[in-house]
Amino acid sequence: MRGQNPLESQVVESLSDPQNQGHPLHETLSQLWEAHHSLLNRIERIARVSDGYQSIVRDREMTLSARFDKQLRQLEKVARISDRYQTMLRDLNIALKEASTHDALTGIANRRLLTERLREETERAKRYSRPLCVVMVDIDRFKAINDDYGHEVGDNVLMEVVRVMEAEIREHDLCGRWGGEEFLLLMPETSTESAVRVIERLREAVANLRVRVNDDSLSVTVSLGMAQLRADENYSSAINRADVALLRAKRNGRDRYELAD
Ligand SMILES: Nc1nc2c(ncn2[C@@H]2O[C@H](COP(=O)(O)OP(=O)(O)OP(=O)(O)O)[C@@H](O)[C@H]2O)c(=O)[nH]1
Repeated sequence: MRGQNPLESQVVESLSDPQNQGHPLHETLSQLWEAHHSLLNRIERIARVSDGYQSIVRDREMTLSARFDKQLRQLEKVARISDRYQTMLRDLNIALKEASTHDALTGIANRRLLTERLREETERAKRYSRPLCVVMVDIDRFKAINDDYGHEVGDNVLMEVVRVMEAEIREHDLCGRWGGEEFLLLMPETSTESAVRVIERLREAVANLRVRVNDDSLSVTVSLGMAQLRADENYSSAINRADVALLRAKRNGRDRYELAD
């Protein structure tokens, strides 16, 4: 309810004063007062409507900005999910590639990757007339290790032998699992003399290895057969010659290397 200003109070007082009841202007003033009142009421109504409208607009604006914020948050969430999904896919791809090119037990290159590298290195060796040596490595009497100590110990021996071989080869050589307890060493840009030095060192390192089995330890040896790629042969032929040399190393007493013809 609005309060009255001094002029309004004075008009109300004059109109209610009994002395003014018969005054000729009483009726006119009374009508003017009512007109003034109704005008004030109308203005107040308009103000109320305008206030209400403004608050509706304000509410709507707030709702719009709230809606905008919500959609922004949803978009951010979708972007985060998409990022995570892409990272997952990338990791999965890397894992798949790793699984398809590496041996699950030892983590070194598998036969597939070895074959790929063999193809590339053979081509390079021929194109630039560079020497390339391939070496077949086989753990001696490995069946007996499995039979005597169990498959798990056998697996352990495989991993330990790989660790030693990896430590002995040079950075640009590649050691991979050809199958079972047989490994292939690829030595690009390596003459027979240099390769012999590496494989002799490697043989010795494996022979010095001790694999712990409970309170005991066991030792293993490897036999090796090496071939240098000839200008007129493909890699399969070089590998066959390395294999024949390996068989000779086995026949000649194991724990040794033999060179292919
Ligand atoms: N623990 C284990 N054994 C394996 C694995 N792959 C192959 N082998 C075993 O390796 C043994 C290979 O034995 P053979 O080929 O007879 O040769 P060897 O006993 O090593 O004898 P030589 O090669 O003549 O010195 C077999 O008993 C296979 O079962 C493997 O991943 N883990």
